[in-house]
Amino acid sequence: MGTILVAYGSKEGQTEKIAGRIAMALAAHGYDVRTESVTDDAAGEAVADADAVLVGSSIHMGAHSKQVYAFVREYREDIEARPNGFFQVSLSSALDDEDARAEVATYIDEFVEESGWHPERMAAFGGALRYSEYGFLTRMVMKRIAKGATGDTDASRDYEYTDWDEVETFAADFADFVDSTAGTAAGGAAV
Ligand SMILES: Cc1cc2nc3c(=O)[nH]c(=O)nc-3n(C[C@H](O)[C@H](O)[C@H](O)COP(=O)(O)O)c2cc1C
Repeated sequence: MGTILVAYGSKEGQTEKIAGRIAMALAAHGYDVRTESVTDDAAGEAVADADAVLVGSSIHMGAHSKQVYAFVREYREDIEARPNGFFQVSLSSALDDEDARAEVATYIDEFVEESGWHPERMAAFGGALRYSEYGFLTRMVMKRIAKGATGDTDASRDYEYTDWDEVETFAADFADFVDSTAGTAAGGAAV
């Protein structure tokens, strides 16, 4: 059926975990899937061989991964020539209030504006608080942020906010989208 590349930028591992779950769902739809960190040269090399591309990035300090920006800038034309999509992972997406929703929308708008890439499919997922991965200072900062956000300030454990059903649904929709472009220009065949 074709190959889909899932390229991700992840600092503490949640975006990588989500990329893995998306890959499993796409594989269940019959696709060959390559999952690569954007920091690995293999991600760039895999774009040309892929029939479709998904890119994922987590948010830190109000911004997407610099490595994801670098990847998208370098391979934008190749990504745009294929069915493509983007997913974003943040704490804000785990919160059910208007300010957080506005923040999530702002992150996406900034990404589109700064990268110049208008992904054909997009999703925003709740991430995780991985206190076990943080150094002393980051743990302090995140405890303070968590106090006003999820309330999960017990740093002796980690917290995961990802809605895995949402992730599965996004992957299934993306697979359907790629199916629907097969044999069209967007799907890579000549017109
Ligand atoms: C230092 C730090 C800064 C963060 N800043 C933000 C932020 O500005 N907005 C937000 O919604 N989430 C923020 N988060 C939450 C992350 O997006 C969340 O932990 C996510 O799961 C990280 O994904 P990763 O494990 O793939 O790097 C921050 C997390 C850390 C550790």
